[in-house]
Amino acid sequence: MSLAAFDLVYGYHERIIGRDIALSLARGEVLALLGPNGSGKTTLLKTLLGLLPARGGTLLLDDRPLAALSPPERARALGYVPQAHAGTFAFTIETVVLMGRSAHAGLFAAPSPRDHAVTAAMLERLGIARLAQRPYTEISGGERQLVLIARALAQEPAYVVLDEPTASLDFGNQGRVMQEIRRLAAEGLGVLFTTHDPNQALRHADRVMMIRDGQAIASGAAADLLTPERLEQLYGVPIETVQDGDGRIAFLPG
Ligand SMILES: Nc1ncnc2c1ncn2[C@@H]1O[C@H](COP(=O)(O)OP(=O)(O)OP(=O)(O)O)[C@@H](O)[C@H]1O
Repeated sequence: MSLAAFDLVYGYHERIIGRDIALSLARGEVLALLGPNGSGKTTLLKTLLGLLPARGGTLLLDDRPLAALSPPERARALGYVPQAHAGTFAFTIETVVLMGRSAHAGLFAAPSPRDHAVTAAMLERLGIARLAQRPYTEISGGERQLVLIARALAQEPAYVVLDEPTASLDFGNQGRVMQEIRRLAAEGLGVLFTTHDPNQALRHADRVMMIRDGQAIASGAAADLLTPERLEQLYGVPIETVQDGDGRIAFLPG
């Protein structure tokens, strides 16, 4: 059971962004996607989710061609946490998270008691139950990020794809979200996330793919792949390594 891509070519209408991508995300595993700004991470995520059509190659979801799945089937299998956006409509946080349930009930069906129960559980899980009745347009960027994660989880997907999930979070919430990512994998979900912090990938991902100019330049086990040399090659700056008394390492740029 996996989300898999072979020889994937992806991009926008008028422009190819990346090619020759081979990727496989198993259920129960965490894969981190690292790469400089503009290297094609978000575009790749959208293609893996079926939001942008692949320009070539093969995409399989649990051995079925992704393109053959209906939108509701895809929505039930794949949760997406986009980069937090401001939002236009003043829906309550509870309603936004409840929208994640439409993958199960249909957009216009009245929510069931179970839909409400799952929504309440996800608000609790992300530590945002106190925001339930607040409008989405009147919360902070970090709070919006947590709401979007709760919405994706309310979908109860088999895989969840998160685009820079900790970008606007404070230190505490960064830790909370990364713990949540590990917990989801332990519960059997396949988790794919992008990050600009190699330390997050080192600590919380099983495997890492490094992407530069739309090309996968390396992929493998996080502990093997994340070396200062590889990170220097990826980001084009010197990387320093620091180590604690227990031998755990962390990277510093510049
Ligand atoms: N809608 C679009 N149409 C055409 N090109 C786009 C569009 N959106 C992004 N691009 C271009 O595609 C390339 C890859 O962008 P993408 O957002 O996938 O990169 P990224 O690795 O996620 O970047 P970042 O780390 O800065 O978020 C960039 O050159 C970008 O300018």
